[in-house]
Amino acid sequence: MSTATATAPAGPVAGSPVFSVDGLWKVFGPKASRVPGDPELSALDPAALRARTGCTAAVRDVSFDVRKGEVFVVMGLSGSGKSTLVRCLTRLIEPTAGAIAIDGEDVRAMDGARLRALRRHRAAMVFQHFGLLPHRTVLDNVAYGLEIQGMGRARRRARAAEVVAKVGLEGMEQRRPAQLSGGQRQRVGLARALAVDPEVLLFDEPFSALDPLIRRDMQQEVIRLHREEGRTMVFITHDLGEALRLGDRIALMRDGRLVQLGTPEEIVGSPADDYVRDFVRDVPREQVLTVRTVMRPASSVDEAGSGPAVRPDATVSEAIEAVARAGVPARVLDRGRCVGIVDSAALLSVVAGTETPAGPERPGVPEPAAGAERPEGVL
Ligand SMILES: Nc1ncnc2c1ncn2[C@@H]1O[C@H](COP(=O)(O)OP(=O)(O)OP(=O)(O)O)[C@@H](O)[C@H]1O
Repeated sequence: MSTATATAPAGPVAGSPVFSVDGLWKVFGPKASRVPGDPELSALDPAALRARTGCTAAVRDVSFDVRKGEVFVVMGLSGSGKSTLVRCLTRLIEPTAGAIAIDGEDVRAMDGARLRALRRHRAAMVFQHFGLLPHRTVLDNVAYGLEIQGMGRARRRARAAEVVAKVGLEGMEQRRPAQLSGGQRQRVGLARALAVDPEVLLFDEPFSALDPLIRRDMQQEVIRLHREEGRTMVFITHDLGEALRLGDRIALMRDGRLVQLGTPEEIVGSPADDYVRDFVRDVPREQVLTVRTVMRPASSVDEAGSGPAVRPDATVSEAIEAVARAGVPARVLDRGRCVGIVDSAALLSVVAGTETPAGPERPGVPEPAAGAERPEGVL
């Protein structure tokens, strides 16, 4: 589950933004630029806007940050604007209005050379169809981006060999794309993007053409690479399961708008509206929600000092296992301190979908419980 990714980031310090997007619009069609600034036009729903102006607002007034070291998933149904949004980040599609910055630098002000450098070195895109060069070997395909960068042959082949091994294609260096399975081709595409060592990897539904088992395999690969390197990733998918597995945070799009941005737990535990609620209806909640959602303050010093221990970010299903085995409520320990208690009734309420979130805030925001300030040994 993605919570594991969220809690064990390697590499760069999570938190500061890589991309900052503010009030972004992309409108396709005649005189598109008049739409964002016109309150009347920008308020129209997609069908009405199309009828009135012939324009499609693929991205509508979207703002968010992609933080360093996170897997940021853009999810939504077909046509919701995911690809357009992510292509706007490096201006593969020109935005109509709004601001985009990478590490504080204004992307919309970049000239051609700066933009090419952005796409080659800083934010590499991995597409669904990788566009591998059919007459080149695996090694030379992977080295391609380095070649464009002007790196010498020996160095780029050495670097490519390293990355080929990293994605599990050792021994296949001399094959051509036609001699590989679909999953192996995806790995070559991934290796090619990784070879240039970009700050951010942008994935546009890279696994949607793969059969489910290979797709799982590739998702594991992405999680592994992310854990090992802590590289920032923006990942488009229309598959909720994939979003929940991979995402530290998920941006859910509908008709060009960002309807909710949150951790998998926030999206599943506190859907922003009926649309999101519907979207997540069939998710096994106990595998996504953590014990923070349902813990309560310890009722006594005794209770805070006994029972099995679980982490605040343990899933409800992990806690169910611990509570079932011990036969008593579990203590939620955060760095050795008891921050709450979860009992079987609370855990089962998550499975039943009837839980009341802990604390006055929404779930996912830990509320210190009774005994929170006491070190474990002092309880
Ligand atoms: N070049 C274009 N000209 C006109 N409309 C476009 C263009 N590109 C995309 N659109 C429209 O913009 C909207 C968003 O498209 P986009 O491809 O970003 O959606 P998506 O969520 O990535 O969909 P999918 O999952 O099917 O790839 C759609 O209504 C699409 O028809």
